[in-house]
Amino acid sequence: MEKIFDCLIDSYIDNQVGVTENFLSISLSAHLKDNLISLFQNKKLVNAGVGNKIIVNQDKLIRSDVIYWLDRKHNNQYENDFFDLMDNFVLHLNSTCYTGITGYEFHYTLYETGSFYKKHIDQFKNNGSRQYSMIMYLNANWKIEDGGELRIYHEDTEQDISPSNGKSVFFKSSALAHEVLVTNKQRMSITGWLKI
Ligand SMILES: O=C(O)CCC(=O)C(=O)O
Ligand SMILES: [Fe+2]
Repeated sequence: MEKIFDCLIDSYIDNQVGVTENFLSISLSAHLKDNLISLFQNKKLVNAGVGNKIIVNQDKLIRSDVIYWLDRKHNNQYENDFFDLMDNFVLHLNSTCYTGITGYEFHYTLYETGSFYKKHIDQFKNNGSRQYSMIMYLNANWKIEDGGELRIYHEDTEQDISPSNGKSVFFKSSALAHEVLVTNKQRMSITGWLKI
């Protein structure tokens, strides 16, 4: 596990965006995806807003995904396995990089066909607690023609990342603008932030 954590952190240090395959095991990813699909079928996912609770602007022209917050209180085995993994990652990150992360928040995200999230920065203007953004993808057999890439805007280049199964992406929430390109297929993930 530490090897995968180091791979993510090293690629973050080299390129401002950490990317690693197999952050989630095939079985954990499959269980989380099944859980997400059943929550979606039971109409538990809600429109994602833009901004935080003080400035909520549910603007479907900016983003059209639906979300559901993970919580240990759900007593769901796989959500808890995911939180155990994140606890280990945060311990490793804090001890190797002195990041001082004290908390996190994660939600399931589902983009239906035709959905997107326009260019934005994750850290709120009125609250700087989000330090690092992290996304884990739950899409087996994702193909180029399925679209839905995460596009990251570097100073002079754009980086497109396909949302393929088990992959994790990690970057500083205040630093990099990014967007989710229109997806041609249902696109599932867990998105979250490490906080101070
Ligand atoms: O799903 C992704 O690739 C990125 C999602 C995102 O940018 C966000 O939820 O803030
Ligand atoms: Fe984002």
